[in-house]
Amino acid sequence: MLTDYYQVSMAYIYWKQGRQDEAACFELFFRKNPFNGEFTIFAGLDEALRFVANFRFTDADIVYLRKMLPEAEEGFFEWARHLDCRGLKIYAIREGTVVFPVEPLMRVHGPLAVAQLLETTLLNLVNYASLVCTNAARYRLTAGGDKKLFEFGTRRAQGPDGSLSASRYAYVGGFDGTSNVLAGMKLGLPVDGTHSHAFVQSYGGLDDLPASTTVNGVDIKGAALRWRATLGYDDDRLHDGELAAFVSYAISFPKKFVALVDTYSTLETGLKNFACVALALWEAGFQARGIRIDSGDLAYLSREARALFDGLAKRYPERASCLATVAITASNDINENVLASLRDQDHAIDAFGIGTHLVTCHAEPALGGVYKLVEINDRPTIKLSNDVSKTTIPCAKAPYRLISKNNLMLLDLLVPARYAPPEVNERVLCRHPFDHEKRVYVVPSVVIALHQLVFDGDADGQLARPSLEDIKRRVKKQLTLVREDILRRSNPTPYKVAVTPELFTFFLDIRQRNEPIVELT
Ligand SMILES: Nc1ncnc2c1ncn2[C@@H]1O[C@H](COP(=O)(O)OP(=O)(O)OP(=O)(O)O)[C@@H](O)[C@H]1O
Ligand SMILES: O=P(O)(O)OC[C@H]1O[C@H](OP(=O)(O)OP(=O)(O)O)[C@H](O)[C@@H]1O
Ligand SMILES: O=C(O)c1cccnc1
Ligand SMILES: [Mg+2]
Repeated sequence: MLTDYYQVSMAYIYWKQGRQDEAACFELFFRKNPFNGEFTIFAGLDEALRFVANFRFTDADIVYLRKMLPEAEEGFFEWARHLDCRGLKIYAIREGTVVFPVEPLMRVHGPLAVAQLLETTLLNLVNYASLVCTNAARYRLTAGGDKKLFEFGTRRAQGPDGSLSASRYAYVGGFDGTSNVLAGMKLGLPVDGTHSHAFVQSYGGLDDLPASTTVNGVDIKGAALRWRATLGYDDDRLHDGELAAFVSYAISFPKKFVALVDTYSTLETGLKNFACVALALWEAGFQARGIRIDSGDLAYLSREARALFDGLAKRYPERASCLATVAITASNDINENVLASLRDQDHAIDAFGIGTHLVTCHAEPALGGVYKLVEINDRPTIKLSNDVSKTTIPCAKAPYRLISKNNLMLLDLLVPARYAPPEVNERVLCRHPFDHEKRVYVVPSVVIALHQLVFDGDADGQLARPSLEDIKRRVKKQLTLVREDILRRSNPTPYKVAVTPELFTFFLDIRQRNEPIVELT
């Protein structure tokens, strides 16, 4: 029922005219890579196939459809009640693959009415998944492989479903974990986090601490205050409420003490209070995990933090070595540009917590994936457009990735699905789908068939279910296969998606046959 009304109207007309079982082929593709980039990661396939495998109208759905279509004959609802995805075959590119405009990510063959009814939901499941996965992959490429990336966006996501999808596909795209507890419970994602400013604000002073702050026989409050004196920190400038908050965290979670240090002043009080509590906790036998900085110049403050911790570790090699391994997390409105800028600066950040820009895909809020009819009863179909690049390419098509002898991805070639695939070491002419001038010969050393049969409604339904970890691994591997100039952030090189000469000629011919010649008077 998560669909557009027009799908149901069309299904009714097809049923009424006895056309519901005509053989249709739809293809799902997009026309432009997001984020001014030249690549996209295909995600959402597993969820899409699970939807197809379970597709049916319940009795309650039928009651509503009856109200919605009072003019429809009863037989339609009888038919709809027993509708499922038998007779459907879906070919698709593997989830987690790097993909490009125009190529069919999914090719759905089956009875016209049901294949049409799937459109909206399939697009809903693939578009945002691929968008946020691509966004996350771009953040990962920009941050570098050695930084930890955490998704912190639940509060900013587009509703509850949006937040779960964001956590899931950010993880697949290259994030290490999420703060989203539901994503941990439902999807098994690693969940982690620090604490908020409210936690620090809620402590007015040391009097707010419990009577005992002892861990492993060490009074953490007392030891932290002793460290304050030892290090010569001026009591007046260090915030006691903040110290109380840090002590409270440390005694409740001595194995994973983290502190948000910017509530009052990172340099004047936050870092110093943290150091005192971390040193006190070390006396009790526990290593503090880290700090989070959530405002100000993140590069500068992280450098200052590292310098302070390293300085203390040097000054007290016996008693302060724990500070040398404290992790520094940065957050606060971080996006791809901030990550890139930070990468070019001197900084000491180990981990990034990223919310709003990641989950809302602020830089490009939608992937324009579409689902188009390309064949009906073996007749190729076309949708014309004034913008020739928006014209759909007719025929059921299979994409092949042609690889050079140096193992480089040369281009993706779309071949009518009923034709033989290109052959290794055989020269093949590849044509730009819309531009007569652009042609290239390719002699591939490897030919990868990008499409696989992933759903067979007459056999086992969904044929394989990769785990999220499998898909995440594929994304990582795929990104090592794509040329750096295609992946780069500024002025990336477009990757070629071509068609065979037969398909090019056929496409031109069908365009001309369907397009009326304008008469000027
Ligand atoms: N060294 C840096 N280089 C580039 N961008 C940075 C650097 N440090 C912080 N930023 C980014 O600059 C922006 C600063 O935003 P803003 O001015 O709202 O924060 P703030 O004033 O420091 O903190 P607050 O949230 O307390 O207002 C954020 O997007 C942050 O990620
Ligand atoms: O900045 P984002 O990338 O969205 O990351 C998540 C943000 O959410 C939290 O604070 P929140 O924004 O709720 O409040 P604050 O910025 O006023 O601290 C956190 O402190 C981060 O700043
Ligand atoms: O755990 C955190 O630090 C966190 C989680 C969500 C949003 N901001 C911060
Ligand atoms: Mg914020």
